[in-house]
Amino acid sequence: MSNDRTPRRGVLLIVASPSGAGKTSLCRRLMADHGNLELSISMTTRGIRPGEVADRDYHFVSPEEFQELIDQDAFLEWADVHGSRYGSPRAPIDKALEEGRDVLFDIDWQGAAQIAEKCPEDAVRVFILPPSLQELRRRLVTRSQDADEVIERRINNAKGEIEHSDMFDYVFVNDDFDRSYSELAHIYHAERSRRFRNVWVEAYRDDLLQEDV
Ligand SMILES: Nc1ncnc2c1ncn2[C@@H]1O[C@H](COP(=O)(O)OP(=O)(O)OP(=O)(O)O)[C@@H](O)[C@H]1O
Ligand SMILES: Nc1nc2c(ncn2[C@@H]2O[C@H](COP(=O)(O)O)[C@@H](O)[C@H]2O)c(=O)[nH]1
Repeated sequence: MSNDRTPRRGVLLIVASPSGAGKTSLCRRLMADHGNLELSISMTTRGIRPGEVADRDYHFVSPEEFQELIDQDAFLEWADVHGSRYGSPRAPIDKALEEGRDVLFDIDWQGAAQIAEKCPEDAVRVFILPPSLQELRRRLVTRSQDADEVIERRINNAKGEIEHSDMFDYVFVNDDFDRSYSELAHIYHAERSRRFRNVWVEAYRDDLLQEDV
């Protein structure tokens, strides 16, 4: 019996939330625990934060460069978020899928909607809610990476983003981090196991049925 678990259709796992609810922290841990999962590194026009590393956390580009990439149709999705532009470059996503890997997106609800429209079978949308808006503010302040006016802008946008949580496949509250991580990992594992993604199963099943006992 072959051990080959290819071909398979990759999962496009999209994690969205209001700024500060904890999606980047959850995504980092999911990446650390799963070798077959590739993080889509977004392009953005926003400035780099202390502690961020260019081309690891984001590809930082000018508004002009971003517009050129839009014109070249280089994004699977892109959106204006909190006054800057963000987009998911198409080429690395296509490459990961061709190689049988899954792709993780840490993006906003607009990007989630665009990917779900373009790839309805492959997209899995997860929305993370904060325990409260007060706690959201506390997390943004404690993170200490944004100016006060940036934090206020993100808090003010939070309700508008939460309103879009009803278009997501899965929604949960990130209160206890370990429990939330377990929830996200379970969603990913279940989606990865869906029969239609595991194209190899058909041949495997035929081999099993032909096996002499
Ligand atoms: N369950 C949790 N309990 C307490 N603090 C948390 C929890 N999850 C994340 N945090 C903290 O909250 C802050 C914001 O988390 P994170 O940067 O992951 O949010 P985010 O949703 O990715 O925000 P953004 O959209 O701005 O990138 C971080 O300092 C993180 O350590
Ligand atoms: N539609 C997209 N949204 C994105 C992308 N990359 C990040 N984001 C979202 O923007 C906000 C702000 O992020 P921050 O790093 O400046 O705090 C957050 O909701 C991200 O998820 C993208 O490629 N497309």
